[in-house]
Amino acid sequence: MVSYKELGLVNTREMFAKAIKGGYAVPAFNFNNMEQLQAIVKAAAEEKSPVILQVSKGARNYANATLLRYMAQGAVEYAKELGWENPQIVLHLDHGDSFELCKNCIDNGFSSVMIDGSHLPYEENVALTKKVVEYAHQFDVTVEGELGILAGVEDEVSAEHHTYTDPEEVIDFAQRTGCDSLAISIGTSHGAYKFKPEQCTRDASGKLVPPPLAFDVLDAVMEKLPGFPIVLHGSSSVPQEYVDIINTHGGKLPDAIGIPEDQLRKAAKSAVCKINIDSDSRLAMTAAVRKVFVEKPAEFDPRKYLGPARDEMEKLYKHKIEAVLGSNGKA
Ligand SMILES: O=C(CO)COP(=O)(O)O
Ligand SMILES: O=C[C@H](O)COP(=O)(O)O
Ligand SMILES: [Zn+2]
Ligand SMILES: [Zn+2]
Repeated sequence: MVSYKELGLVNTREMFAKAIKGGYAVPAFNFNNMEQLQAIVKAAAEEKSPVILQVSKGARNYANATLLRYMAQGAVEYAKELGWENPQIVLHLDHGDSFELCKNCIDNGFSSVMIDGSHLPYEENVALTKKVVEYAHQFDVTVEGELGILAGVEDEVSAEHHTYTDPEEVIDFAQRTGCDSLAISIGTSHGAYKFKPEQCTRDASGKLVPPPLAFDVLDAVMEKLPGFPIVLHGSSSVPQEYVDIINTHGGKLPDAIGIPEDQLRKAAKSAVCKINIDSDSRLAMTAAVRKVFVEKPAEFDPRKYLGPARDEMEKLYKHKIEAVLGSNGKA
């Protein structure tokens, strides 16, 4: 058993309470490798932003769980070296799908876990989430639950099909499970293809404009659970600059489209206090690497393409912190 407290990490409790009061959201950035982690920590340290390092089951399989834990511990030390005296860093399991996986993370230094029972029948979601909460809270680890189904990855039917969170369920779910935060479905989705072009309109310049998020659902949830921390998954904006660089340097991402940043900024000012971003970092990294490969075909030192990729991600994370989340200067 390794407690996150020994690793210098924090849980989300105080972080979210401050974010709701302050009208900003904490960034939850996924990482799978050293360059992503370095870029996240550098951006957070220089912006003095609280940050959630998010690890998926896929990331654990890719990078090795033990190595990831030491990397997160290293991240705290690195943040201090960068002059961040009291780093506010959470190590969080993204989309935990079983009690055993959540327990394994809690036993190995995670300060926060998500148990995603959103695809289960309601009563099973309640029972599974409650079981994880009961275990986690013994160790002061915070738990994110989920109600409602995001289109795409979480939805086996079709990419357009969302099941928005039912505001009538949230009080019962929060009370019976004891979860510390709740991920809801209001129109975001995972990946780089969040809408089909036919679901969008076009602005004067011909740019695709996706339909707005269901702020009425968010408002109804906030009315039922005043001051309760709400989480948004699937919140990449799919910057068109990156898509263009990728597509003009040998890539193929037709009609990639994300959530407009002004929609997320609006959400961040409400009870939404954690915003999950993964795809945008993947796009930044891919754009930078493709550019080096096309412009410098003789280059074969990975540092010469992963270095620019890391710089691009750092720029992206800082932009998110300042212009979307508003979490700069809050840690
Ligand atoms: O929700 C996410 C991770 O849990 C990431 O969402 P994106 O695919 O929009 O970056
Ligand atoms: O929600 C999904 C995250 O973007 C993680 O994705 P992954 O399962 O491919 O690591
Ligand atoms: Zn989910
Ligand atoms: Zn997610």
